Amino acid sequence: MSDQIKVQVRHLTKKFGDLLVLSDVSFDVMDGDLLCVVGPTGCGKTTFLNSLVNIYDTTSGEILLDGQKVDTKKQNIAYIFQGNSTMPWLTVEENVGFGLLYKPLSDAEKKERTEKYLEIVGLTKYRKYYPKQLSASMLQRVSIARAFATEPELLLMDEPYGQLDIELRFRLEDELVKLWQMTKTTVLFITHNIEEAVYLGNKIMILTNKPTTVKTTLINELPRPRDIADPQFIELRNKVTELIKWW
Ligand SMILES: Nc1ncnc2c1ncn2[C@@H]1O[C@H](COP(=O)(O)OP(=O)(O)OP(=O)(O)O)[C@@H](O)[C@H]1O
Repeated sequence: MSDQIKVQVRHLTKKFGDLLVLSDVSFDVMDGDLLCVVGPTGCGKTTFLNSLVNIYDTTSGEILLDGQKVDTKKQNIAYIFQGNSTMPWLTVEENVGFGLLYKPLSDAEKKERTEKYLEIVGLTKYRKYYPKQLSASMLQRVSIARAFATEPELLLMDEPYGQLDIELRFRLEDELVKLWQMTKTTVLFITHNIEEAVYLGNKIMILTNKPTTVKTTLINELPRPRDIADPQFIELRNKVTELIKWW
């Protein structure tokens, strides 16, 4: 983490017709943060990410990446969401290398990068497999390797492990922490799962119910690897749970 601001969200408001979803939301994401975002169901977490990458127009306000208006053609932003986003007609290694196809890298560099991330996520020996031959967790690993292989300035993750069983989720969470520590990528991770937010984040941002604003952001300095049974872990988890309650 550094003291440089990576993402600036300023007075962001998003309406769908008469429905006010995001209401004058402002916050900063610092370079190298692994910021977990939690909030009540339907408060606009996905809407926020979609606004960030210009899938949605904002009603008012702005989002800046490195001080510039977000331009996904110029800035390297990776987005991983729930479910399978692999390309079924490509092998595992072709999927992992896909984001590098049009990067100004030599073939040798592309190959080396692909190898590196295949190895980190433990898929080297499945490199020639096609997505239909893989389990759900392996598919998510392909997506993660593909995203990290592009060495993005910003990685957006929207409930990426929501459909996985608990053991696989734990393994992928550890992998994400490893990759984040290694690459120092700024990660914005959206989750419903409070335990996951406390396990992963160096910061946890809690959103209110609609119309949504930022309730608070907690700094999470629990040592890693984190232990979900540790009393301090449980204390922080309970604190986030209390803060998230809107009833
Ligand atoms: N394209 C759209 N058109 C109209 N309304 C939308 C659209 N996308 C989202 N909404 C509404 O905006 C609100 C926020 O939705 P969003 O999916 O961003 O919330 P979320 O916090 O990600 O939800 P969840 O907790 O279920 O993942 C919801 O009330 C949803 O119905």
